[in-house]
Amino acid sequence: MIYDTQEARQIDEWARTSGLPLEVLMERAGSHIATRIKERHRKTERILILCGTGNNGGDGYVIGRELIRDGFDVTLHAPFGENRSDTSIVHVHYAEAFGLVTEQPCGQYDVILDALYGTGFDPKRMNQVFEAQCEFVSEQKRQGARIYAVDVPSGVPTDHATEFKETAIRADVTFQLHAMKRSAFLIRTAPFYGELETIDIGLPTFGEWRVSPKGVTALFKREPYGHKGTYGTALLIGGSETMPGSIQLATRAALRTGVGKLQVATTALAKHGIIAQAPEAMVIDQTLPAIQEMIPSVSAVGIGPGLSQEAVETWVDYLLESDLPVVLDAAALVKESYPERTAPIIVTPHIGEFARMTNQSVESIQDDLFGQATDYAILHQVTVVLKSHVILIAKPDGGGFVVSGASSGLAKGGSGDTLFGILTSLLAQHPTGDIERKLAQGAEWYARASKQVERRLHPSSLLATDVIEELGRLEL
Ligand SMILES: NC(=O)C1=CN([C@@H]2O[C@H](COP(=O)(O)OP(=O)(O)OC[C@H]3O[C@@H](n4cnc5c(N)ncnc54)[C@H](O)[C@@H]3O)[C@@H](O)[C@H]2O)[C@@H](O)CC1
Ligand SMILES: [K+]
Repeated sequence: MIYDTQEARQIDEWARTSGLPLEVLMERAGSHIATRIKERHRKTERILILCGTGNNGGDGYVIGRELIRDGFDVTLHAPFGENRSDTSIVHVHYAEAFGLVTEQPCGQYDVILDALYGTGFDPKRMNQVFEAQCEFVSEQKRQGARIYAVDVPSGVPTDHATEFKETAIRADVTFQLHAMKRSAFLIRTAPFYGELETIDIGLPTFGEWRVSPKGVTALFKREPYGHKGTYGTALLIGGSETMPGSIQLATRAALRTGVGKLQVATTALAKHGIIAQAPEAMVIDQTLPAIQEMIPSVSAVGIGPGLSQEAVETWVDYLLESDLPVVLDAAALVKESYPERTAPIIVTPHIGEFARMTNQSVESIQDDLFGQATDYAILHQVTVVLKSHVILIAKPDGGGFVVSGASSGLAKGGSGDTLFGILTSLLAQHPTGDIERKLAQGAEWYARASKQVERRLHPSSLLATDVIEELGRLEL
């Protein structure tokens, strides 16, 4: 699960109205985190807990109480004063009964727990006391302190990085409560989280965004009595005389993803490459009549990689008149609006293309990946596969999946063509149902295959072709 601030508030409210007081959730959060600290630190180490005035600070008091009760050397500092949220006040009093009092920090610490701000942080408000705390923690870190953040590294906004000024605690580990936060996936904020560990505080599944489904195994299922018609027919349209490579990559990726039959509409030069490198595929002319003739016998169509066709928008319009799932990539990302239809439309832009499609800067997209992908998907009623350092699959009715953990070696030409081939192939096999889940599984397959290649090839040398060949070798 991945939360935004509003969802974090909603789940708190749901728990409260369903009968579980917030104080209990705070108790669970704090005591689970205290256990993780006890497991990895000795009683002789000096621990500093920095507590804010909200509920994040309240978690800090529970952690402090649990540690001091077990004989750990704890200093608790409350740099913003003693104003407390109603929920945390209970725990502040209870912790005081164990002898936990607020003190000024003194000297070097081995461990610092950051419980200054959580999901309630407002990046618009200037705060010099907090800036001083960030400097203090970063100096302690330089001198060897290990930094743990509670829920969110303080100063990091939860939902988007649009107002983020990079004044924040840089944690080694963040104990995220119940669910991940959107900012844990954004380029400017993710580094502040360090390693991520999730703390189960007993809440139900909630929220619109999910980390990608791990069920890649489901994609490997083959029917014992199946034939090539069982696994759909995909039509890929792409390639040009000057860019024949991308459609070849897409073709090989589609074949390695299990499609029953593959038709490729491409130009003369690319045809030669495909016949040589992927003889399993069938090639047709890259003309509208040839494509029109093929449409009735395919189950999904993808268009765009390496395409250099003046008539591309007419072709896209024609494809969108069909009742097939249509994947629009690269040169085919030309539409400003899309027709109403029942079959899904999937757009697969990288960040630069998405910036162009939305008339925004790359930075503003990177700072608000989830919001931007969601807005486009809902406004245009399409599925957005947004390719960045993570891959977002945004549904037309809101929410979606995030795929992370791919090799840094994928930041090269050819990666997008590969993913396009994988996704179109999967859609041809599963043209209806929960297509976003299938797309997420496909992207997860691709990401995991790339990571597996890293075992024998440095990311700098990793090529899209290596990932394609690895698809069938994925260790499940
Ligand atoms: N369901 C959950 O996930 C649970 C969340 N809990 C904790 O509750 C936290 C959220 O608590 P809150 O909503 O009280 O929010 P926070 O504790 O994040 O902070 C809110 C306080 O900080 C102040 N503040 C925010 N931005 C500021 C700025 N820039 N300058 C100065 N002051 C600023 C606010 O006025 C308020 O007093 C979570 O992050 C988590 O640690 C847990 O206690 C229990 C369960
Ligand atoms: K925090």
